[in-house]
Amino acid sequence: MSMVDSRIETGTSPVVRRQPGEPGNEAVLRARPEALAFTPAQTALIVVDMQNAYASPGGYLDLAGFDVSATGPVIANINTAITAARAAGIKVIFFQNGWDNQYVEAGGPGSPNFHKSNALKTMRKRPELMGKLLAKGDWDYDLVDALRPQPGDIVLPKPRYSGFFNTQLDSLLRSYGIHHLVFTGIATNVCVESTLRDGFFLEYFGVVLEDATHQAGPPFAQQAALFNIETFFGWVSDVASFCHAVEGHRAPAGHTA
Ligand SMILES: NC(=O)N/C=C\C(=O)O
Repeated sequence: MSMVDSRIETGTSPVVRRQPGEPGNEAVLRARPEALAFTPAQTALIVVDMQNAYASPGGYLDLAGFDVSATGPVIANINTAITAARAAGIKVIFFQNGWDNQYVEAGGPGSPNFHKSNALKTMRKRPELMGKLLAKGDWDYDLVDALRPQPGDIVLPKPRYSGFFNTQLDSLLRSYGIHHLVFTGIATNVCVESTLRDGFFLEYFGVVLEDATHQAGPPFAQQAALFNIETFFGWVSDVASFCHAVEGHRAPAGHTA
């Protein structure tokens, strides 16, 4: 069945399905521009880079001049989504962005990352920060205290903005039969959007929970990223709708998502 055939109309609200849903197994998420049907066991909740670097005062983004003052509610909303996902048997995958503390993994001048990374630029301006920003083993690299991986969750390091690049993400998702990705994290317009876009090219269905994300930059960066996702690459929803959609779906007994 083609995607066009599987986009069925339910009253005025279309629902996008990858394939015909199995009764009782399917969750339907209210989203823009259409509702999206998914099977919890074939879905992952992706938590992008919820590290002190991106979400805490004194972390990399803050030191580089980006506003992180509104990240508290985002952390709380991500926790709510994680709790609902685990209960429904949805695999939770945390990313941590960064490199070794010598920055070998960041690439040298032959890499655009060397020239564009605001963390590397900030450290070149302030050499006393060398070895601290986004460096494995340092506080800046750590996940924020409020978001703790549990047994059964996956934690993946990533060296570039996209979570699909030089990581195990694609092979892990395929090994678990996962093809729907629910995105949370920071920053909407950089690593969230990059990962969702690469997922689109690899045939993953990506939906972002807008109130569980935050941009790096002015508010228009959030709006532009959400516009791009909603219009070209995926779907946009929110945490309450996600919790509502998976409510009543329970992980099989003894199953660690
Ligand atoms: N996690 C991200 O979206 N990162 C954005 C910028 C950076 O890592 O420099």
